[in-house]
Amino acid sequence: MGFLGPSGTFTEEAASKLRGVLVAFDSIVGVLEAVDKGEVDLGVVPIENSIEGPVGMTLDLMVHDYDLKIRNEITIPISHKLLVNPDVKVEDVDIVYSHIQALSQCRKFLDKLGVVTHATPSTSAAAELVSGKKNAAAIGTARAAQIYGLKIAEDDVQDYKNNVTRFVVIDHGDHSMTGRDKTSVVFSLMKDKPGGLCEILGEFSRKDINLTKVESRPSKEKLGRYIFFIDFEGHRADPEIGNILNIIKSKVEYIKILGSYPTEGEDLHSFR
Ligand SMILES: O=C(O)C(=O)C[C@]1(C(=O)O)C=C[C@@H](O)C=C1
Repeated sequence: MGFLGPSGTFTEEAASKLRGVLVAFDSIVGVLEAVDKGEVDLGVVPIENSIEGPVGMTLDLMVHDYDLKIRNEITIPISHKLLVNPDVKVEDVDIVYSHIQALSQCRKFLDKLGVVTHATPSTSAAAELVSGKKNAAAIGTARAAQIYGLKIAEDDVQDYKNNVTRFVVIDHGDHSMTGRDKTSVVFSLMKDKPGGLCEILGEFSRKDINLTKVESRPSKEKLGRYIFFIDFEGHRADPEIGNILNIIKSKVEYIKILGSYPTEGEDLHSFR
């Protein structure tokens, strides 16, 4: 199972909830590429965070670059630690390294600290970089502190206490129906008109189907054109959901089903 590494990331913590041998990759694209090529069976990547919102890289790659599916979701609490070398004091730190998502989740804390920040490919890559450096700190996990010989100078440095990140397990196909499932789709509207989005979402409300996420991202074609990501309760193999998806297909310009998978906590270990 591929994950965003090196060892000591939050993604590794999420992936370790599943059975399987873990293989670290330096980037989200590296994980998806390895799944696509069959170098690993599955990949685990972050998709959204409760403070900072979407992990744009994952969403963009799933829409534009790969035809892979979500087969599970895993949500874990995220407690960020300020990590320094054992002989370094927080007052001496003038540069903090971390993943852009982590830096964004700790913005107020970093402002108060009055430091320069530098983005790295992951939180553990930051910890590795800081190891042996004076005047530098990383934001990352307790496990990264252990692995890279750092100490936790400050705990829980995220700006809001209830911080969670949702990860997805990526495969060539999605999960079979369990009875407690979610489906993720992305679509774009035929044209920009009053009530266009409402018409699509109305298909779900008419059948009393709960949406668990609605998000828009730039289409990357031109300013003001968006693609919409929605997650809803139900499996695409359920005939009622299939009907709704068929109706929607006839009304949108583009639609891609990103996968149906068990709602968190259900069937995390049943991969086939
Ligand atoms: O760098 C890491 O430790 C990661 O696993 C990535 C990641 C992310 O991209 O959202 C995962 C969880 C946290 O939200 C911060 C960083």
